[in-house]
Amino acid sequence: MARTFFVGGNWKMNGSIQTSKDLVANLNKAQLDPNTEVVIAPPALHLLLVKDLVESSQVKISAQNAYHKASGAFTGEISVSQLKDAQVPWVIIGHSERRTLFGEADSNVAEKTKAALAESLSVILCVGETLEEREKNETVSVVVRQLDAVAAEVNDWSKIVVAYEPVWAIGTGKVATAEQAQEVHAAIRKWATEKLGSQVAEALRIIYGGSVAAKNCKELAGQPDIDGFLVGGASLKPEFVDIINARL
Ligand SMILES: O=C(COP(=O)(O)O)NO
Repeated sequence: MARTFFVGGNWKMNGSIQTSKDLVANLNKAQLDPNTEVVIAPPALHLLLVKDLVESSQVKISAQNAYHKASGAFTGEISVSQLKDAQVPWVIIGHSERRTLFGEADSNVAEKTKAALAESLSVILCVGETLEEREKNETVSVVVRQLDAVAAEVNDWSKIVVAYEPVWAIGTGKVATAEQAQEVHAAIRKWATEKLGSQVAEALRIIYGGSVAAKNCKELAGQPDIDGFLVGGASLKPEFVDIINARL
């Protein structure tokens, strides 16, 4: 079964009301590969504005994070229930910046993923190793540990896209080579086959993130277990369209 190519744009904490409008305007007038599933994740403050401005049903929106409880005294947080109420269909969970800068542990990521799925949201689940862990040859064990934590709480993976994002490649311009990325994606596919079963593993989209750009996306997209991308910096530039069209 062919897996639908998936490209996410993680805008992170960037932009203004005007630049968000400009980015959507660029996407609205672009010729996008109809075989690519596109999800863009603006800052929370701009989510509903962007949602209203997106013209193509091919382009969906995502939150960059969410809290697992439905409501309560959690100042500053946005709940998975509020995302569902606002008809925001996707949420990124476990991004390395949430893990390293905001102290999200594997257990928090699992709890959030379970809660998001319970609200019928789709989840971009981020995993990936630090440079130190890679240099100690711990990459696969780290990624498996992160995935196992979610698998302990979640049975249905049909609405999860796994994003492998080596921390050392995020925002650095040091993109993983196609061979490096494929090696870890294949290990994730193997984990899924053993843990979730071959049918689920075959259907699971495993996307790569970490300095993806127009100049490197085609080689990466040609790898058998790379099903797309989660793009940071380049999603704020016109070249994001080239990445969406990487398989053309
Ligand atoms: O964090 C990333 C990748 O960021 P860059 O493309 O800027 O490396 N995606 O969620």
